[in-house]
Formats: sequence, structure tokens, C-alpha cells
Amino acid sequence: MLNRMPIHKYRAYAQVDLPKRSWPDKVIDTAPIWCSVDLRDGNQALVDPMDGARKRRMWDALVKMGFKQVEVGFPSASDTDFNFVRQLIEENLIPDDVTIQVLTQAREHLVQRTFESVLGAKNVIIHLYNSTSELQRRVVFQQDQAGVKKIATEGAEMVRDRLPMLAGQNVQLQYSPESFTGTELDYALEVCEAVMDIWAPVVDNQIILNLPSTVEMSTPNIYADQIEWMHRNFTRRDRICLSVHPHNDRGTGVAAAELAVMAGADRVEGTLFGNGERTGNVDIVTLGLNLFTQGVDPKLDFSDINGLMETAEYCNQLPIHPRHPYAGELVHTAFSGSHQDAINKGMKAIKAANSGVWEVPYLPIDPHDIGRDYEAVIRVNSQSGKGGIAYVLENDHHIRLPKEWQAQFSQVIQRLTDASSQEISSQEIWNAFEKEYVTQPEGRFNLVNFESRRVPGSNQVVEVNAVLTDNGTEKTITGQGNGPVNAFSHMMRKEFGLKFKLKDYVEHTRSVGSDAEAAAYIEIKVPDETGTSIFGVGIDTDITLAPIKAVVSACNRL
Ligand SMILES: CC(=O)SCCNC(=O)CCNC(=O)[C@H](O)C(C)(C)COP(=O)(O)OP(=O)(O)OC[C@H]1O[C@@H](n2cnc3c(N)ncnc32)[C@H](O)[C@@H]1OP(=O)(O)O
Ligand SMILES: CC(C)C(=O)C(=O)O
Ligand SMILES: [Mg+2]
Repeated sequence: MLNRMPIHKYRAYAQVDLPKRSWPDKVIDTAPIWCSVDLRDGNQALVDPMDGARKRRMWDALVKMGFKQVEVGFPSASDTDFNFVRQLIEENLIPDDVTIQVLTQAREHLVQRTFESVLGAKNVIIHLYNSTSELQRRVVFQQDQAGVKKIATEGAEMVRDRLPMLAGQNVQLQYSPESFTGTELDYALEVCEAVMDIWAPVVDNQIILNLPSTVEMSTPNIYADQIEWMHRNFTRRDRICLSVHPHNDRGTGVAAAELAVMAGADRVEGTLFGNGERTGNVDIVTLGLNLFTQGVDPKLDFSDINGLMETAEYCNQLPIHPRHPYAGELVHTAFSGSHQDAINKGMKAIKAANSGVWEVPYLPIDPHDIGRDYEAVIRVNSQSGKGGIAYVLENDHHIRLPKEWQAQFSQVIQRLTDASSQEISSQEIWNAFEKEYVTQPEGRFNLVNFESRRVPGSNQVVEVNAVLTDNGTEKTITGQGNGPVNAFSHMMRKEFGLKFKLKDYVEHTRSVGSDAEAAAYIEIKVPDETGTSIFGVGIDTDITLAPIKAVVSACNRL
């Protein structure tokens, strides 16, 4: 077959020679150190970068949810960035246990301005970067390996020489060989080691060596191999906080971060919902909730996911996809019949088991844990089945439709959704249910009045009096039987020549309280060769009247 795509333009990414790689056997059982880069990498990728107000709202949300390290900007880039850092410091907006991080290129005037921006902050990370990749060495810097290493070491010296400016402040230094994933491993190691020689980190004040997949270029296992290779080969591993900064160009940023942590990374830089350059930075919400759903404390609070989404959408002026992991509007919702059936059963089983462990098919997280309700869990359209409709009736309208009846009512809904090709709302389902079983505007019979009393001297026999309209003509009927339902059914057969047998009858209250309504369900059988079952529903605050209404409802459906 003719290949229409120009595959000859692309080259496979090289494997890493890593004998006995250990990361595949590792399990993540503690959260890494998180650093939010929303206000820097996220911000620099926006159509309209954040103004002071948007930055402030993002900052407040990040601190509130528990970030202890936040890259607050690229202060030498703009007055907005610089002034925001100053505002945080001068208005005392940085909690004592939170460290602000600022990014700079390895250029004298930019480093100077960066230092000026953080004067007076209690805890600061000065983050220096330069690209080390083979491609950027060739086309951007037009330098060989030694030349680009010199950019790094000169930058490291510019930073070191200004440290006295920040005397009395807690300062940690961070270096990123930017475009690490396009850099030869031994060369990346050489540059990092050279920067470390200049900064002379100690165990109590580690250097942060941040190995970014500035552009995600390979499967995540290769990134993990690269991280483990660096982790094994650093000379002073105990003086290094090994950090990763994945991007998501291949759509595997989250996997890359997780495998990198298994491979030895101590720290992860990312953003809320994965905003950032091109396809974004790695999404810390997904990473954190992936930990949470494994029973590992993410050390970040995601319990108000809607609030976080609102903040991110406002600050970034970008929408969050409805299918975004954990957070998207549709991710806790099932439309399809078999999923709904399983969720419905799973929710009941979890209630009954009361074990405290979340186990519901198709729902990896309890929506309540992130501040969502169960309303949206099941929504109905033409792909739905009886289980989903029963779930909506029960949860939203307190109607526990007996199992055998669910199929009949689902056909009513199916006809509506097939006709509209659209979702049907919970209210519309209720309207259809009321019309079919309760109000029955086209029904033959309408109950106007009903009374029953025990026949004096008898424990069993009751006498009933009912007023009904039959196709609009009012009739009064009376009769006896052992119980109101029995007596009334008997009268309906006798007075109107109907042929049916009472088969089943159940009743439940629709809510608690003295004025609670009862819902009664009657099944009648037609004595023909098909033995068809017909159902009727009665709803009333009077528990005697509800089943009588159910008989009328069933007779109307004969
Ligand atoms: C992967 C990342 O996300 S890295 C962070 C990227 N973020 C940003 O760039 C946002 C903020 N940046 C800016 O506002 C601007 O780029 C500034 C203020 C930093 C610099 O602005 P300018 O000097 O006007 O322009 P520009 O960024 O194009 O400078 C490019 C020059 O810096 C050099 N350079 C680029 N990065 C670095 C670096 N990390 N260290 C040293 N020099 C660098 C380039 O080689 C180029 O040199 P040349 O002029 O000799 O060709
Ligand atoms: C500055 C660095 C860490 C970066 O954003 C990247 O490489 O993606
Ligand atoms: Mg980045």
C-alpha cells in the first residue's frame, strides 16, 4: 500500500543501555516533592499571560491546596513577573513553610534582576537553565559541547557570586539542563557535575538537579531509563534533590513522571490540569489523584476539584476538557447501559458492605472525595438501559421500581431518546414516568374518591366505596373483599368486565417524615395465552390509597 505520510522525515529515538534497570520493580508509596510551575511554565504558554490579579488567584489556590514549592515566575522577563514576586514578598503573602522559585537564563543582567526580585523572601530557589541538547547546541547556540557547558558554568558562577545579596535568606539552587531528553546522557551528566562543582551543595542544602523532558520524545520507559541512569551515575547523589519536569508532547507526561519517580526522582514539577507549553506540562492533579486512588497520601488537597477547575480556567483563560482525568465534567458519568447497570449494583453493594473501601465498577474514584455529587454519575440517552433509568428514578425521585418492571419502563424512555437522539434529563424521565403510570391523561379510568371500612363483626372483610370516571362518566361502585386492594380489584373486574388477576404488590415510602408519600406498585396478569404482566403505580400520602391508585393505573394500561 502506498504510504502517504512522509515517515522518512523522522528517526526513532535511541534506547538507553541500562543493564539491570531497577525501576520496573519499584512501587510509589510516598508522594514526591511537588513544585507548581503554573505561574511560570504555565503562564509563558498562555495566549494572554496572567495579569497581577490572575497570578494572585492562582497563587492563593496553590498555597491553599498545599504546594510547598511554587515557581512564581521569570522575574527578568517582564515587570508583571517582577512586580508579582515583589508583591508576594512585600505584602507578606508567602507562608513560612512555602518556598518561591524563580527562573533565569545564564545571562548576567537577567541573573542580576532575578536576584533583585527575591530580596527579603524567607525561602527561595534560584533556578538557572540553559539548553544542552545536540540540536540546540547546533542550531541555536552554534557551540560545541564545551561551549554550551561554559554557558552553564558561567551562569552558575553568576549565581554563586550574587549569593551574598541574599544573606540571611534560605536559598536553594536549582539547575536544569534544558532539553535534557535531546541531550546525550554522559554530556548531561558532565554539565550537571560541572554546575555542582561551582555551587558545592551540601547534604543539608541539596542542589536541585531538574532533568526536563522539555519536549517529550520517547516512550516513558526510556525517560525512566534516563532518570535511573543519571541517578546511578551522579557522584554526589546525597547532595542532590533529583527533580523531573515532564511535558506531554506524546500524551504520556503522567506516565513519564510516574516511571521517573520509580526510577529515582525525588521531586516533580508540573501544573494544575496540565497547562503549559504546547500540549502542556505534566498534570499534577492527575498525578496526585493517581496516588490517592492507590491509597497513597498525595500531600495536596484536591477535595474541591470544582474550585480548582474554576481557578485554573479563570487564570489560564483556557477550558478544561470534559474528559480530563478525574476532573472533567463527564468523567464520573456513564451513559451506556451495561456501565450504568454495574454502577447501580456497585453503589448498592458498597452501601450494604459498609467496609469503607471504594469498589464501584467503572468509577476509579468516589466523586464525593473530590467534592462532586452523585447526580451526574448516571445520565440517560439512547445508549442507556433499564439499570440506569432505575438508578435515576431511585436516586432523584425516590421510586424503587421493582426489577421485573424496569425493562417495560425503559422501553418508554428508549422510544423518547430514539426519537430525539438526545440525552433525556432526570426531570424528563420523571415526567414520562408520571404520564405513563401516575397522571395517565389518556387513561380510561380516573379515581375521584375512595373509602374503605372494616365490616362490623369481621376481622377480615372490608367494604369499599369508590367513585370513578369511566371515559369521563362518573360511576360509584361498592363491594367487599379481604382487604381494600382485593375488594377494589374485584369490583373493577365485576363492574367494568375487566379480566385480570392480581399478581404482585409492593409499597415503600418515598421519603422520611409524617407527610411522606408512599409509592405502591401493582402487577396484574391478563389470563390469556401470553400471560402478559401489566404494571401500575400509585403515589399518595395515604398508604391505603396508594395501592388503590396503582390498581387504577394498571387497569388503564390493560
Ligand atoms: C523550556 C523553557 O520553558 S525555558 C523558559 C522559557 N521562558 C521564556 O522565555 C519566557 C521569558 N522570556 C523572556 O521574556 C525573554 O526571552 C527574556 C527576557 C528572558 C530574554 O529576552 P531577549 O534577550 O530579548 O531575547 P531572547 O530570549 O530571544 O534571547 C535569546 C538569546 O539568549 C540566548 N539564550 C537563550 N537561552 C539562554 C540561556 N538559558 N542562557 C543563556 N543564554 C540563553 C540565546 O542563545 C540568544 O542568544 P543570541 O542573542 O546571541 O542569539
Ligand atoms: C526551564 C525548564 C525547566 C523547562 O521549562 C523545560 O525544560 O521544559
Ligand atoms: Mg517546561
